[in-house]
Amino acid sequence: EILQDAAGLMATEFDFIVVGGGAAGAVVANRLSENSNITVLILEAGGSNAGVLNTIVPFFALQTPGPAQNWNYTTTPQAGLNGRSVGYPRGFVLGGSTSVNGLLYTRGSREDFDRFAQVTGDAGWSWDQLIPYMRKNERFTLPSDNHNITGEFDPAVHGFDGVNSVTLPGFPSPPDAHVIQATTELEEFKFNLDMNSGSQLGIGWVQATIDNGSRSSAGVYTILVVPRSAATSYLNSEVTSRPNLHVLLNARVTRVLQDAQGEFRSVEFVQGETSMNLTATKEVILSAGSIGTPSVLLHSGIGDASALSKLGITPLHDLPSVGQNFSDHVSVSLSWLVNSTGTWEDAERNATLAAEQFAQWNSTRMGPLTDALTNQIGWLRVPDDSPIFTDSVDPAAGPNTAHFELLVSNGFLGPAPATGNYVSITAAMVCPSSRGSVTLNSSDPLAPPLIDANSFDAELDLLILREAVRSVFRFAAAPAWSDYIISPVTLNATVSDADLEEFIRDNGSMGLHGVGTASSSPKGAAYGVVDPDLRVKNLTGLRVIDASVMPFVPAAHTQASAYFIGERGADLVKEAWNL
Ligand SMILES: Cc1cc2nc3c(=O)[nH]c(=O)nc-3n(C[C@H](O)[C@H](O)[C@H](O)COP(=O)(O)OP(=O)(O)OC[C@H]3O[C@@H](n4cnc5c(N)ncnc54)[C@H](O)[C@@H]3O)c2cc1C
Repeated sequence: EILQDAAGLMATEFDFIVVGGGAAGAVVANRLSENSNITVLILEAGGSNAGVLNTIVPFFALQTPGPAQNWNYTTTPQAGLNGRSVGYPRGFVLGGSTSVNGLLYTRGSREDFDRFAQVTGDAGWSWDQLIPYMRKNERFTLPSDNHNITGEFDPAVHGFDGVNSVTLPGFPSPPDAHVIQATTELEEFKFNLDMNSGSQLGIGWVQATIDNGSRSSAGVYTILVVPRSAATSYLNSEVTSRPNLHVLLNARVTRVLQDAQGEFRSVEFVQGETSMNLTATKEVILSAGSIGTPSVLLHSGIGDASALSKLGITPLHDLPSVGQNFSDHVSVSLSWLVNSTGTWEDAERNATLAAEQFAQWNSTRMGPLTDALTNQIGWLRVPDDSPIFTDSVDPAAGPNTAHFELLVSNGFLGPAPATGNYVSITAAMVCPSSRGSVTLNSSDPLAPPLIDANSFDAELDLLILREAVRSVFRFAAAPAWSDYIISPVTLNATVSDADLEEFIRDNGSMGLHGVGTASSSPKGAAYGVVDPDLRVKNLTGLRVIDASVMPFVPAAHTQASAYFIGERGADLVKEAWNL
């Protein structure tokens, strides 16, 4: 059942309490409650995603999530971004950030996961051993326009009977042909049939969590017209009608509480003005995400003991890595004036056309609103002999893993100029060496934490993004674009390195793929927050299962990895309790 009010809960004890109903939390609750003898409660701070249009129409993902579904964080002033504080949205809604994200579904490279396995000493996190979980997560479907997708993906590497729908773009956009043509012209930008095969390098068609033209999230299933495939999601009505699964919305966990035995099996949460406690007889599982999870741990007295004492929080378990090791990507976008119509600007400037596009989506799930911000993306490397690497080791997970990403968009990103049609190419640095933190500046558990991405603390990150923009210039100069691109709007390719670096510092924004704040490390290590089986180090009763456990951010948008962590995490719990 899904409850709005704690008064409806028929019990005060559950086998498992899952804090947060986002990507990983929804998976864990679904898988654990497959066993009808096990009771599971999700406490989710936000409300339901059911019927919330902005969380359903893929194209609306281009806008910042609405305030009602967003934790609305901003970072601390970032020295590397010329002192700017930048937005850090997180989903405050069932499905978590999967209900508000950009829908792109990218697994990362084989080497990303093999590094995860290597640095934690647990082969279970390697690419090969995660493949069954990738398949359990994925239900590859046809795009909404039913076009022939041969040559746009490799069916051999996908799951077709998992839970989340993953598909290819469902509406052709004017840049498509130019991007694909450019991959045949320039050696640097080779076509990759399927970037989710483990070999990610190259440019290819994007895959996204869309089902018949609507968002496929970890939350409840919200398709409003009859879907063509089996409608599934981790918290669809079939799952939430299990008598042993309870989902309480608007329930914000403030602390995990220690019992007389020193175990952490109870949670304190607030709903409206009321504070309540509930107990898990087996485990509390924190799935509150890379910002929420360290916040709850720190308020519970689990973290750096001296920092907690200074704030007036009684330290109960000294674990200095909590909230540290925060890693994220950084991106900038460039735009060009193009010789085309059919770009986003047409509908932005014409309310009648926008209404027609919405009506088309609403009645048929077809048309331009069925896709989000890009139809093609690329994963690329700065050449190994580049002078930027003279004093550094390669920060990527391996030689077949990207340093940066390119995304091609069919319009101006942000408010468009009054006239003209545009194409944008976003460059993102995806192998950060900088490490930031999520810390507290108040003992009030309802106060927002301090999110310090520490962007460009390592200069190499800035240099990689600079080289990524240089690569964007080369891509935009491919013959394939010559009859399409008219002139640069943002920057000219002749810009000096110094001016380009300044542009990046002035305009860079966060990738919103933050990880690492409850990082896993080998069992017995003096650093890290969780063991490779995701139990909080040297504690009983408490586990973390979400994106925060990743020691490195993969060269990927992170929802896929959060789902895999949820799937494997659920199996680790089942194993531990013989379920
Ligand atoms: C705007 C945006 C765009 C993005 N675009 C993409 C993209 O295109 N592709 C991609 O792969 N990834 C994208 N991401 C990232 C991706 O969505 C996340 O990496 C992924 O959802 C993380 O999963 P998670 O389970 O760790 O956390 P989340 O999915 O964020 O779930 C955490 C849940 O915990 C809840 N919670 C937090 N604190 C508490 C508390 N104290 N009590 C109770 N509940 C709590 C939250 O409300 C939320 O529901 C984007 C993220 C954002 C915000």
